[in-house]
Amino acid sequence: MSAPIIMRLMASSISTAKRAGVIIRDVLKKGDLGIVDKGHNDPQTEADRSAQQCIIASLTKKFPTVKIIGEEGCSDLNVCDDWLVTEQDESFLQHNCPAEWQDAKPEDFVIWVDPLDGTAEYTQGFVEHVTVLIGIAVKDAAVGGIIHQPFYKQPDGELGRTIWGLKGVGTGGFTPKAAPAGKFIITTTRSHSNALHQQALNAFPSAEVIKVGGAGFKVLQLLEGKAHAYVFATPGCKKWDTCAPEAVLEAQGGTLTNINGEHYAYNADVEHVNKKGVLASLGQNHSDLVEKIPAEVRQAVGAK
Ligand SMILES: Nc1ncnc2c1ncn2[C@@H]1O[C@H](COP(=O)(O)O)[C@@H](O)[C@H]1OP(=O)(O)O
Ligand SMILES: [Mg+2]
Ligand SMILES: [Mg+2]
Ligand SMILES: [Mg+2]
Repeated sequence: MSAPIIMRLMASSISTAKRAGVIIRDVLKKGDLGIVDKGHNDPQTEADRSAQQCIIASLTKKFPTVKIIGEEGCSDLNVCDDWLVTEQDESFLQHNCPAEWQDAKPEDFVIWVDPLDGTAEYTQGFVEHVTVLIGIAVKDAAVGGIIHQPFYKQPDGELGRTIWGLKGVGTGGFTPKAAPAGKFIITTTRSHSNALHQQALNAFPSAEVIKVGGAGFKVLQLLEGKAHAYVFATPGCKKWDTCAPEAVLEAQGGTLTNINGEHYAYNADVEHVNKKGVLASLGQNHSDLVEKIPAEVRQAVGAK
């Protein structure tokens, strides 16, 4: 008997994210990024388009009745065999399926795909900030996620690593580390700041602030003890930016919410923009962090 669908979705997404990572590296190697501006500070490249095609075509072929939403809109499902991933990560399938999702049906799922998170940084040469994000939601909740880092250098020189998390199972693909005691480090945007966002950061006057690209990479910084909290007090990132990072972070015991401490919903009908920003933490009292940001600042985020 085949494994429950959530386990097969996770195992297939792990293999597919790795293939998308190869596409992203290949586009950069060829050198012509094919940049299109989708809006202010919102570039799209050949790598975003091709990686999304690979992911959506591969997952649709295997799971034709599961709803899949990708950042780059509708994708041509007719892809070359080379982009059609038929494998699934067999080692992931060794885990037991959490009882809660054992009987979940294809129509209960939404897959949120960000084929390349950190596009601005990709075009500017900060390639270590780039991740491929595949998030698995069951009804409203972000439950499973893959964060693949195509340009991560393994100790043996191999490029790329794949981090996964599934609530009720845990995480894999990295070594969790607690952030240093005795100081407070915030990771935040380097390309989408504004005055209101700065006001939220000002609520933590003694914090060290690291500015990096991508929602996936910032959550990796929490997981690897490089920061205590991720603060983004402005609309701009979308459900495909936060679904996978939220699931991985929460499978590791952290929390990812809007700036008011409320979880976003990830069903197929939600508004794509995360209007009330992002606040994520690991090893902290999350509601204390919410309370530190003045209520008037929190109210103003996404108000207009
Ligand atoms: N104003 C915005 N317009 C478009 N995308 C945004 C915006 N703000 C954030 N994002 C998305 O959220 C990610 C995290 O934001 P930041 O790096 O600024 O913290 C970005 O890499 C980008 O995803 P993507 O690169 O996939 O388009
Ligand atoms: Mg984008
Ligand atoms: Mg993104
Ligand atoms: Mg993207």
